[in-house]
Amino acid sequence: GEYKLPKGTPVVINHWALHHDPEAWNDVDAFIPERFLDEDGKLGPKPKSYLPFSAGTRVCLGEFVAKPELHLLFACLMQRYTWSMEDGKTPDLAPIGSIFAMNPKEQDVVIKRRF
Ligand code: HEM
Repeated sequence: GEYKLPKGTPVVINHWALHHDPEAWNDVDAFIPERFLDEDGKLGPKPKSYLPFSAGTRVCLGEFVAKPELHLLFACLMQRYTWSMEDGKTPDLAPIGSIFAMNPKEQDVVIKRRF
């Protein structure tokens, strides 16, 4: 490749940069889940600039636990409750950074039981 690193150099993937690359993503901060679908509405090929579980020898070992868990959890939460912001507010997606992970700011969400 283009870069020469001394043996033993720790290398980490900057996942935030990868997932915010304006050359790879349109309107990157907008919530557009359809961006992952193909013309037939089916799950499209994995975008190149998308590695939420990393890659290579240190790839996440929990990907196949986490994905079905999240699928079930979100399905249950969406089935039982409606989720919205207080009147006139939009979610603030600007992250609070830290060395390891980024979190959303605390904000009020209105959660109502569907039944
Ligand atoms: C949405 C949930 C999760 C995400 C987005 C995620 C993401 C990641 C990422 C990006 C890494 C690589 C970190 C690095 O750069 O070194 C990683 C590593 C790892 N993850 Fe996850 N993870 C998730 C859930 C889980 C779960 C549920 C487990 C265990 C059941 C798990 C086990 C691991 C382990 C053991 C590693 C270290 C692999 C290694 O360094 O050899 N993860 N994860």
